[in-house]
Amino acid sequence: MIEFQQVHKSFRVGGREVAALQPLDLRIVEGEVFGIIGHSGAGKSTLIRLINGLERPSGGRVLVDGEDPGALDAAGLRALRRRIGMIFQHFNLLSSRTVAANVAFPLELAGTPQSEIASRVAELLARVGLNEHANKYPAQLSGGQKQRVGIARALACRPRILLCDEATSALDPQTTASVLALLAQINRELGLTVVLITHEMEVIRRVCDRVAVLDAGHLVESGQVADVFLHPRHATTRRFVSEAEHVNEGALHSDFAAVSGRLLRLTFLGQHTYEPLLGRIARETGVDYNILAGRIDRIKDLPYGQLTIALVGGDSDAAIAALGAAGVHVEEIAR
Ligand SMILES: Nc1ncnc2c1ncn2[C@@H]1O[C@H](COP(=O)(O)OP(=O)(O)OP(=O)(O)O)[C@@H](O)[C@H]1O
Repeated sequence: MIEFQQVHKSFRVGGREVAALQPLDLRIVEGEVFGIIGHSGAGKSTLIRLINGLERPSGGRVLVDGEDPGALDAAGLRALRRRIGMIFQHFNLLSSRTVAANVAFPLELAGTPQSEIASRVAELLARVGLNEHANKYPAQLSGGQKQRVGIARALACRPRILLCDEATSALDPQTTASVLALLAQINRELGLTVVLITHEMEVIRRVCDRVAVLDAGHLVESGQVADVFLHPRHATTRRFVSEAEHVNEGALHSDFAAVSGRLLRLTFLGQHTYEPLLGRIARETGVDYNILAGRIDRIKDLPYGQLTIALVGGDSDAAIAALGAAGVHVEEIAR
């Protein structure tokens, strides 16, 4: 468990204090994938650097499995960091070492006997799908392969926590998807806690269980990804969701101005996503419906659908009540 208790952080720049993080409380539970999303300068890197003791809070307390990284001596901090793996946007591999030697590096630093290192490295490379590349150098690898080496290296000392600092920001969408799938698999199979920071809601949607939204050092929203993604409350969160869905809310609303009927946004979750509800309810209540926008996708493993429809004629109140009774979240859109 990782806990932030009223943690804040300021830096002294040119004789004045710059606040990177305002006082915040946060609890990351063992075994979950927790995402932190924010624009550049929001405080994301500062927040994860507080977890492995690379930064100390200006106030409040960080607890990692009950230990305060800021209060540990050098030996305590080294032991804590062995339990925390980290991967980076630009991979941070050693260019003069082969793939296998990069993965072996933290094991050598930790004093692992030479006889154990080769088999552990082979096991790690198999896990990330890179056995055949063991003797290559980083320059001979694609971005996705380099990040897989970074992941293998981060897992070498069997950490319980994996920190991911914009781990897919330098990768194309397809490679991003495969690296995120690997992180999800590692989380499932090894049960370790994954904390990732990103500026892309798409990354959060694909792998995270819970999310916190940072805006200029303030924690403005947090919760289950399905709740935050489907019902964002803060303006910054809404912008991140619109970007992920490639939707221009303003343009959509002006398009809808000419549409007659009651405008509704319906959110289907889980099994409801694939049920033929709309047709049945239209028949039962005599309404007609006009589909204006829609998307069916997944939030991690949970299917969801979101439709914007106009209801015309019939008993629209009864139709809305029936949708609600069937477990659909109904929001009437103001125009
Ligand atoms: N070592 C430092 N010295 C001075 N100011 C710092 C330091 N580290 C961070 N800051 C400032 O703190 C704020 C938050 O920075 P941080 O790097 O945590 O944001 P971020 O969300 O990770 O941004 P990015 O996505 O661009 O990396 C910024 O205003 C930044 O300039």
